[in-house]
Amino acid sequence: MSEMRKVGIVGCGVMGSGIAEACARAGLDVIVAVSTEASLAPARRRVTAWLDRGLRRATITEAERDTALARVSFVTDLAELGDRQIVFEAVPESESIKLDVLGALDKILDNPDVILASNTSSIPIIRLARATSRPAQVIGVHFFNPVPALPLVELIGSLLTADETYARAESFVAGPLGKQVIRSQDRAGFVVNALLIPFLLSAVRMVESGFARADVVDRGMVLGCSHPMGPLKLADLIGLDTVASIAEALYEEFKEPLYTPPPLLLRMVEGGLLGKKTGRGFYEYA
Ligand SMILES: CC(=O)CC(=O)SCCNC(=O)CCNC(=O)[C@H](O)C(C)(C)COP(=O)(O)OP(=O)(O)OC[C@H]1O[C@@H](n2cnc3c(N)ncnc32)[C@H](O)[C@@H]1OP(=O)(O)O
Ligand SMILES: NC(=O)C1=CN([C@@H]2O[C@H](COP(=O)(O)OP(=O)(O)OC[C@H]3O[C@@H](n4cnc5c(N)ncnc54)[C@H](OP(=O)(O)O)[C@@H]3O)[C@@H](O)[C@H]2O)C=CC1
Repeated sequence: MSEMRKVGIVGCGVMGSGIAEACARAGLDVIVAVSTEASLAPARRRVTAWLDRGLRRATITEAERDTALARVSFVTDLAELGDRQIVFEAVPESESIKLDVLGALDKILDNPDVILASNTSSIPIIRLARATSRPAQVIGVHFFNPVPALPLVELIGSLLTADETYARAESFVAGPLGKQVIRSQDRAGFVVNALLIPFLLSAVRMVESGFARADVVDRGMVLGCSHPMGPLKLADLIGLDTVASIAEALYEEFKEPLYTPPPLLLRMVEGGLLGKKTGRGFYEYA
């Protein structure tokens, strides 16, 4: 089985851009597919911004930044991913959007061995795999945000994922990308989000009920429990739309009240207050 050097990424928001940066820095050939012409410039800007942060942190030189950026092409036509060996989907946390994208990819990917990797935070992989004619090659490869800073990747195989797909995906993320891997069974939220999301929702409920302000909750967890950031700042970093969608997927699976998205969270999403990516959530961002 040949080494996977041709990477495709669909979606270039918070996560797609981070995955693109990681792959480009690893010396891989990357094509990023976005949905419209208007998305091209922001997509390139996000990948560049990750590389520039690396430059500021001196984890990369200027020349390495330029070489890495030159390895990434941005396209609007999914068909340009036809020759890829591994394709990551990083489109929004919506089952219907992901099913459309995976179904379309299934039709255009030439290579019978191609791996279709979903970065979903919560949707059971088997439901995504069934949108394709190759469920044995579909796997959850769940990166964490910010991708350059966090070493973990959760790998989630469905009941139909081939052992070989698991092994190839693991050697890809642990090899060129240098990530550490935990394996999860295929249930909503996997390991990390099944634990993290109820915590974030509890913090939202504290604010919603008027019990404590967002900055008080966050200071409590940073100074009292040594978390790198408080839960409301973290929810803003993830994206409140994504937090709400993960909560809904968890609730759909387990029907536990602790997973229900609080009305305040839903109203903020409906109002476009999605957190850092839109400039306002529980906090404001310049
Ligand atoms: C929702 C899901 O499905 C799964 C998830 O991802 S859940 C979310 C998981 N993520 C977390 O829990 C993050 C918790 N927070 C942290 O680990 C840290 O606060 C942090 C890594 C985000 C930043 O830590 P820090 O370096 O001490 O802070 P700081 O120096 O202020 O970071 C500044 C910036 O560098 C970025 N950054 C941090 N480390 C970086 C690195 N090694 N390379 C590139 N960028 C980096 C940060 O994103 C931040 O971005 P902005 O410039 O846009 O503000
Ligand atoms: N945010 C986080 O902390 C984490 C998120 N995840 C998961 O990663 C996935 C992506 O999340 P995230 O990056 O945060 O979301 P974002 O909202 O930041 O980005 C999603 C991107 O997908 C693009 N998009 C939408 N539809 C399509 C399409 N049909 N084809 C190509 N691109 C499309 C959107 O841009 P445009 O429409 O302009 O093209 C947008 O930029 C989700 O499944 C999420 O749950 C996983 C780990 C952490």
